[in-house]
Amino acid sequence: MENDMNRPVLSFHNLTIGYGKGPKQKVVAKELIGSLKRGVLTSIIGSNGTGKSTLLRTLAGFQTLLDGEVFYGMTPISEISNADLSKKVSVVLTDRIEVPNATVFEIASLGRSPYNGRWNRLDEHDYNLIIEALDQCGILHKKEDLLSSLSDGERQKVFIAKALIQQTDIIILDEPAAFLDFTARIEVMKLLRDIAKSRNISILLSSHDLDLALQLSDNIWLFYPHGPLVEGIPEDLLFKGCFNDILKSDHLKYNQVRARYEVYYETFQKLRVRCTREMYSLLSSAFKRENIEVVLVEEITNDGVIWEQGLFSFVKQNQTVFQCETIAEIVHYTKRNQ
Ligand SMILES: Nc1ncnc2c1ncn2[C@@H]1O[C@H](COP(=O)(O)OP(=O)(O)OP(=O)(O)O)[C@@H](O)[C@H]1O
Repeated sequence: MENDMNRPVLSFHNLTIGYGKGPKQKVVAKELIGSLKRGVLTSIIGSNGTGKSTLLRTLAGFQTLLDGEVFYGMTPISEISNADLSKKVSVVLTDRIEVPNATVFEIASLGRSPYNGRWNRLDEHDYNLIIEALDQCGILHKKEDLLSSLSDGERQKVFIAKALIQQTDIIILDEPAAFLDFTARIEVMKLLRDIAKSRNISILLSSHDLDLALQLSDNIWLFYPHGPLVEGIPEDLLFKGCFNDILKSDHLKYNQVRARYEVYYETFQKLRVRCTREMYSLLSSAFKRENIEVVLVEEITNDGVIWEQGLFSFVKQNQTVFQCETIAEIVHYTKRNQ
């Protein structure tokens, strides 16, 4: 039984994705290999135009694969009817779908149509599933509201609830956080992670938010242009430097201490500072913008900055020559006097 649970719910081998047929065929990427397991949130990371959406659409059966095979469990996708596929995978796309006069409940209830057919007549079981999913997505209190009256973050939660109601083992989302503000992005990503765990299903999404994807994903598919797809947990990929090939920019650098990519500033000066670790991080980031590297020391001999009891002291030849309370002031003073 445990083996069954560990078996991939979806896998693909030597997959070629793209568009068209014959001489006009456009291959977007080939030799793609990957798999999805239950209870796992996987994020696809890759540059614009690499083929993330094309891959997601191919895996969901929205477009034909050019070569290779996609398996749902042990069954090739080509042998699964559309009706059966919609009971195995639900899809949330980026497109802003406008449905005038439809309430949140009505939109979410569409998730039952693979089971109920064209008229989607709901029974008590369906009703309970819808309420439960809206509740898990934190949107139940808006169930009678029009979809058109919701914020982008709330809308996204409705479409995630609809996907849940479809009761599939896999949910695929194309850039679910694309139009959302910082808080809503975190909420939606955290919700997706909780859903993967609590429902023991597999969630696959594409994202351009590297920071968030690295913090919240169990697994990353790093999509290199034209392939391959490199798979691993975020920290293994970071340690191996796998992102460096994709994030090619002179303005970006991996910070090994913080385990994240940051804007790179060339530094021309060093400033020795005695302060807490928390203040060191803030000063580092403020001074970096002025091309000054902050070095944390135990004692200031000769020159440097001391922060204690809420006060910055600028020390020159062991004499305090300036004091202030804010980071802005100490940065400003240092720029003029170092
Ligand atoms: N319908 C289509 N017909 C032909 N080529 C297409 C079609 N849709 C997309 N493409 C091309 O396929 C390639 C991959 O596009 P895709 O949208 O999958 O990339 P993506 O990684 O999702 O990009 P982004 O990060 O910008 O969303 C691009 O070169 C794109 O121009």
